[in-house]
Amino acid sequence: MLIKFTKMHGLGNDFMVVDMISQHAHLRTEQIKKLSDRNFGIGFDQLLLVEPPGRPDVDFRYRIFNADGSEVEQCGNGARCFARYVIDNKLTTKNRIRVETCNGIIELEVTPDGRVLVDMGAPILIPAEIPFVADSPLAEYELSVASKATETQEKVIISAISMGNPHCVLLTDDIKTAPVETLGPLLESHERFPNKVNVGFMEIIHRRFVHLRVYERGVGETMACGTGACAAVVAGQLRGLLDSSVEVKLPGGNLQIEWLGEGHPVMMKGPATKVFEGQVRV
Ligand SMILES: N[C@@H](CCC[C@H](N)C(=O)O)C(=O)O
Repeated sequence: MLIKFTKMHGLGNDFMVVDMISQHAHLRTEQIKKLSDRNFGIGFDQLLLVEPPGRPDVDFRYRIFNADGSEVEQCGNGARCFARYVIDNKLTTKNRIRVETCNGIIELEVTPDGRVLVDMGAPILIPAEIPFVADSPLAEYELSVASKATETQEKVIISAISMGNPHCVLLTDDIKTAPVETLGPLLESHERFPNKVNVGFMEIIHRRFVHLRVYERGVGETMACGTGACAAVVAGQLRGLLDSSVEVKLPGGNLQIEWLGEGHPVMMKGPATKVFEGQVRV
């Protein structure tokens, strides 16, 4: 069958967005992998499905699949594109929408400057809920990472946070030379993260400005990761290194993140861009 889609991106983190309200299709893992292929398919980091709400207090249901076909709980850049998509395609007349993901509700608002403000909910710091294997919540944990290739053991200091999806954040002195391609995959599949994890490398420039690169679970390094930016700011604040409002510079551009501390939601503001529309046979 032929399905209509829109290609979008949030700071270069790119998406295939499909309206599953007016169309019906079941995409299998292998089909999603094929569509995500940058040579043989459309090419994207995540597939976003716009579905009718499953409960009365929300406007839509939002489903997210990584390029490897795995379904995931949350996607920050995708959430901003989701808001732009449903408003631009007149699927809602509201400027402020509530969206149900597979493990929570987020609130999205298009601001007068065209950017999208997302209430990402409160970060989860309890290890079992991240999920991460540890006895109690701490700002930092030491992990032992084994490299099979070099037969060495390395100790790294990380923060572990869930923004609906699991994140691990490391500090680096130089973002350009951070070991994203080597340490990223080792940590992504580390045994203490039973559901795998997204791995962020953060260089703190000052208390209100950081650089960040993220090795995403199920994708690899992306141009930007919204939930990764939220997790990095939470990690920096828990370690006493950042203020409540921080600009995060990712390879694809900048996000504004605000967190007022434990129990408060993380607010993320940034752009959402449409690239083109198309149809594909699945
Ligand atoms: N790009 C995203 C995160 C997408 C999901 C992630 N790869 C995971 O597996 O949890 C973002 O902008 O947050």
